[in-house]
Amino acid sequence: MLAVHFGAGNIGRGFIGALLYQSSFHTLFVDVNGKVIDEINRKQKYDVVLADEKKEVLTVRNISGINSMIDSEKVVQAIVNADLITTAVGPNVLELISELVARGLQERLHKNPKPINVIACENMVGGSDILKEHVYKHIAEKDHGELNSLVGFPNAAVDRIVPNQMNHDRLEVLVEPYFEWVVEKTAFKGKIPEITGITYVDDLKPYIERKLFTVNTGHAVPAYIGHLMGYHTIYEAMQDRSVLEILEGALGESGEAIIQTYGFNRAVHQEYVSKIINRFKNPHISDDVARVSRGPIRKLGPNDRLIQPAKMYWEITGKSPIMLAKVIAAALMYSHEMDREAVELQQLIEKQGYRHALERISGLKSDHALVPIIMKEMENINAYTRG
Ligand SMILES: NC(=O)C1=CN([C@@H]2O[C@H](COP(=O)(O)OP(=O)(O)OC[C@H]3O[C@@H](n4cnc5c(N)ncnc54)[C@H](O)[C@@H]3O)[C@@H](O)[C@H]2O)C=CC1
Ligand SMILES: O=P(O)(O)OC[C@H]1O[C@](O)(CO)[C@@H](O)[C@@H]1O
Repeated sequence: MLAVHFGAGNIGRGFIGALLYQSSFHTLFVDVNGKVIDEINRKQKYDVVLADEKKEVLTVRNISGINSMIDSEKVVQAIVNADLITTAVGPNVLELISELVARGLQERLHKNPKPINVIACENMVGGSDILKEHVYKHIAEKDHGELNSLVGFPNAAVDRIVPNQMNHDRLEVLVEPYFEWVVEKTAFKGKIPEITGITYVDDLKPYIERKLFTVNTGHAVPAYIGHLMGYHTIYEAMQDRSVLEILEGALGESGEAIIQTYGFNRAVHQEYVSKIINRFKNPHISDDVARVSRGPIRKLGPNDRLIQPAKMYWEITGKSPIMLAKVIAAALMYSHEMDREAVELQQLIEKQGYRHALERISGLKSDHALVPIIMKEMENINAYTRG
């Protein structure tokens, strides 16, 4: 069984690649990072280390790599012969890989017209649907019908904290022991692959929203509030009582929205939240505040982890999501010279001010009730700045 996986980064190697190996796939990593690809082809294996006291190691084998910057034709041929396609490249990169995926799928229609599935493993709602939209833009219209009958794009939710790596070995990955990979069953074409660790569900929406609006909303708290307070790692920020108060408050608000929208059991949800808060406190992981804060424009987007649960909470309860508003305010203040979106965000704020920048990025109309609530927290948030 051949899996073509786009993105040999932290999640690609530390999560998806590991489970594919355990499920007897050969994983062909496609990446633009030539050094990582060369190393994959040289060593043909890498270690995944669990971040706990025992530091258990899984050696992932049965791998190879293609640098898509120089060998795109090889990627096309790999897609022709593949049994599965997966991605973990980042939401904004899906559009960039779509042309190559389309070339491969189009060629496959002629040479190997068998069903195949493409699973985008990104932190977003409807990631595979979005990749599909981009892919179809590059496919001749006459082939849309056939492609649609043979190629499935099941959406997925992936959850495992994999921090930036600081290992001597370029391929080794330190990952948290916990993981969850939930995939939409109904969108598959042909046989559903047997992959260790995947949970197949009929309707992914409750799972992806529960995950994004709990794990990722929660993680954004020690990230953005922590950055404001001068902390460099999530672990450091999690030791601060005021960070924890905002975290618990924000997850209380997003939790209420999720419970009331999807009917999750309140006690079970509270357990889910407690487990996540403990994952953020893992002393065996050193996770940069800058990694978790990366891409603030994406994270302040209309459907992402901050604005969407705040809107849901407001609409469902009629109450102000004060804690989420604090995190949104801190995200708007996030500046980091190495983060392209953070630079763009601060330039926009300099030109148009916080209120206009918020409206533009979040899609909130100027008369939306959340706008003044967030603006008020912009004033209050300075109290959290240390020193
Ligand atoms: N790191 C984590 O804890 C988690 C990350 N995710 C999601 O997984 C996705 C990947 O995140 P990470 O692995 O952390 O990022 P990463 O930056 O470690 O990996 C992304 C990889 O994609 C590659 N890439 C960039 N452009 C490409 C292109 N045009 N073609 C092929 N490869 C390309 C990069 O070179 C890099 O190796 C993101 O959507 C993220 O939100 C989801 C759950 C956990
Ligand atoms: O990967 P993103 O969407 O940039 O956001 C970082 C977040 O995603 C994760 O990498 C994994 O869920 C978390 O560690 C963090 O909440």
